[in-house]
Amino acid sequence: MASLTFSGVGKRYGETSVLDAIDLSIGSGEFVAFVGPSGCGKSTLLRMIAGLESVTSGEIAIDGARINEVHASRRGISMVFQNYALYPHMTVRRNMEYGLRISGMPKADVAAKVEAAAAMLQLGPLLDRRPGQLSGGQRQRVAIGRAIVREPRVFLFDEPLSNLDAGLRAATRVEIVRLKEALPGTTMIYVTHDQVEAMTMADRIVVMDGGRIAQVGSPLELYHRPATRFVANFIGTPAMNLLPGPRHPTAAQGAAEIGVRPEHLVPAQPDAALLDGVVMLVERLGEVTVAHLETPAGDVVIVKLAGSSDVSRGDRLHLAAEPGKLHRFAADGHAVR
Ligand SMILES: Nc1ncnc2c1ncn2[C@@H]1O[C@H](COP(=O)(O)OP(=O)(O)OP(=O)(O)O)[C@@H](O)[C@H]1O
Repeated sequence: MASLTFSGVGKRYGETSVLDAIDLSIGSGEFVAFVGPSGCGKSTLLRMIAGLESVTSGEIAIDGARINEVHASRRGISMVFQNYALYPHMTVRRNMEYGLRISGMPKADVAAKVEAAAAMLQLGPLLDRRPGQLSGGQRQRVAIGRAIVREPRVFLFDEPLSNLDAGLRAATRVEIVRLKEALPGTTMIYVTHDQVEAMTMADRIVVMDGGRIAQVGSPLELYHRPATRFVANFIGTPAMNLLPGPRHPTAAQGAAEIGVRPEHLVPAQPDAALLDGVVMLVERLGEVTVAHLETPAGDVVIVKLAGSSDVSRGDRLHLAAEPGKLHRFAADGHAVR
């Protein structure tokens, strides 16, 4: 069990500031995802927790105790990397044992911990293989197993699924959620640029933008009440439609932009519609049909319709936002409530 606190944490490389004034508290046993576009600083923040990067300013604390100067090996943290970082010449068992053996743990204890982790991750039949004889998903499970056996206070994941294909990604996601349930006291921090991963796994999501925290909240808080246009656009797929306020003055009520998610647009009578547009493209995905419209003013709007919808290219649709589902943003990008 370990809580983490960031107080005014900053990171500079020479003249370049990559993280600025990060304030955040993560509770014991929480699963938190850091998400944001490439270069927003999420990996740097994770590496600072691990002790792989120094802290330029501010303080990081575990259970209230400052760790800025504590060596990486003494922080009680395990990290799982995108590229697995397994030793290619060692068997799976050896890879999992390695950290414990060099710490001087008795052989029988090491073997018991490896067996338990292997059982949790269904790695038993693979223990005598080498990493080169495993699929990408299996290698990542070994990397996770190696992290588990150390019984870390805090578990860090740096884009662990990004080298896997879509099917394996989904399966490994489920395993990580299972792992979280099997290790209820362990605090987990998961870095990803994929908001779907963050939404499906995390208790809370930290959305980062340009070295700062844009918003912290549960997946559904971020989805329903994005604090900024950036968060609104980042969370949800396809992304929220954002339209110039002055083109929709009744809905905008003076806001610079309005936003409505594709799933919250519904067919309406012309006089009750928020917008209308001509269908340019139809994607039939089975359970849902996604239509791309162009409005008379040239804005592109995406709408999710029923899978059985018979909409086709060239149709003109009149659409309204479901009650309470319209978002408004000021010129500085902040949500207007
Ligand atoms: N050693 C370094 N020296 C200088 N700049 C660096 C160094 N490491 C990272 N940066 C810069 O810091 C910024 C944040 O990098 P970071 O890797 O944390 O981003 P990220 O959000 O994890 O992105 P990605 O998803 O692409 O990994 C980037 O602009 C990057 O170029």
